Amino acid sequence: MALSVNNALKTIIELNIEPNFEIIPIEESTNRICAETIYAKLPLPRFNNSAMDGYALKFEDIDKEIKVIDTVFAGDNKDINLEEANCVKIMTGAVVPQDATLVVPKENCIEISNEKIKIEDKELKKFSHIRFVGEDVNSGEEILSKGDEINFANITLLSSQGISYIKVYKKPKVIVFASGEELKLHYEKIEDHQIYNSNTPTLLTRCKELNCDVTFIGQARDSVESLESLIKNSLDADLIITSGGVSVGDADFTNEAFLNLGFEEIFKGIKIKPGKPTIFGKINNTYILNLPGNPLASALIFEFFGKVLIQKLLGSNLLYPNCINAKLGVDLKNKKGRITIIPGWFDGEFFFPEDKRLPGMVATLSRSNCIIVLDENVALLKKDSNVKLLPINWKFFRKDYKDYLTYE
Ligand SMILES: Nc1nc2c(c(=O)[nH]1)N[C@H]1C(S)=C(S)[C@@H](COP(=O)(O)OP(=O)(O)OC[C@H]3O[C@@H](n4cnc5c(N)ncnc54)[C@H](O)[C@@H]3O)O[C@H]1N2
Ligand code: MOO
Repeated sequence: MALSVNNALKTIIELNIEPNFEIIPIEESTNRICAETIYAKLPLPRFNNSAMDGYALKFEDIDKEIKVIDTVFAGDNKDINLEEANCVKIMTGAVVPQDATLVVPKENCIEISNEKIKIEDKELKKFSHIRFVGEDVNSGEEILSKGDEINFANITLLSSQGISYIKVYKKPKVIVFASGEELKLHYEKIEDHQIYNSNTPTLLTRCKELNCDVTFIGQARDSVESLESLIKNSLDADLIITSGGVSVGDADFTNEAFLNLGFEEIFKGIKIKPGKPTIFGKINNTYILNLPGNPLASALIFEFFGKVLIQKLLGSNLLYPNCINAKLGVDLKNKKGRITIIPGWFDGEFFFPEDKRLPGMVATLSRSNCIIVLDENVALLKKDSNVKLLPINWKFFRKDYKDYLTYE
């Protein structure tokens, strides 16, 4: 029976998957999923240090003539005691002497002689320009959680802790194939009655972009035997994604071939438009997502459900689709009855639904940067209505200049 959209999502999110892990250098860990919770071994800053080039002194000496007794550079390891009206010349990043309670920037001091200074800026407060131990990160603080996706900023943090290697989940192994007598690959010669297989290259690319290990193992013919042979060859994968052959046509054998090889159905059909005939299940530890053949339907189902499944297989703790509030750029009509995925373009303020969005269309997503998911009761949304955007693949740049400053 076809599942509701929420139940299909919930079913995927609640799958019991614990991916294998490996240990890799931190520099190679970007976009990978952390497989352990990591705590700071060291406080940051590691020691009280100066935020400016200047002089470190006791706050109560600010009105006095102060004697410069030493110079401290970043990396120096000096044990300095400050007597009354003493200071040290100090560089940015250098250890602040234990009893100094203020750093005065060089430009706020008058050098009376080589050894004597006076402070010009009397507005300074106690502890100004001192960076205190642990104010950035406390020792013992959690810096990465199991399931976090590692990015460049996490690598900043890991390297600042002297961590060289990290335990990450192995990339899921994904195998993609399509079925259909009419299909040829883009490097093959086609006859007038044939078409190029655009779904497989799409899904291969998308899974790669989402950090899976992807393998293409060919293309099935519209026969149970041909499909079975490809399936048998794929059962070491974490996920098989197929497209086509899931409907009720006389040449739709995908489901039959999987069933012959022990397919356990998790759900068959989702109450959504497009992509209703989607089937999801597993054989042993290999999950199987049978997407419909219609190119836009297959791509949109992958964007909405497949991506969550990939997050799950990656070991990520981010599993729920997030969305951005925006306004609709034009009136949008919809046929009520089923939750509907509408692809379109978000220009930074307004969402413009794609006019040409029939399930069999190929070009639509090349003009889209996000989708909206309409409730089944929506028949008309007026221009300027609120919409919730689900980004497809965002690097948020544009072709022409737009003022990006925030004003009061
Ligand atoms: N009588 C019914 N017919 C159909 C129903 C239905 O409920 N009753 N559902 C329709 C819906 S909805 C969809 S979606 C499709 C799903 O069909 P299949 O998954 O069986 O896909 P195919 O029949 O193999 O192909 C559909 C369409 O897509 C083209 N295609 C297939 N694979 C690729 C590919 N790899 N690259 C590019 N294009 C591909 C194929 O040529 C067909 O045009 O069924 C409806 N019918
Ligand atoms: O819903 Mo089908 O998935 O129309 O293309």
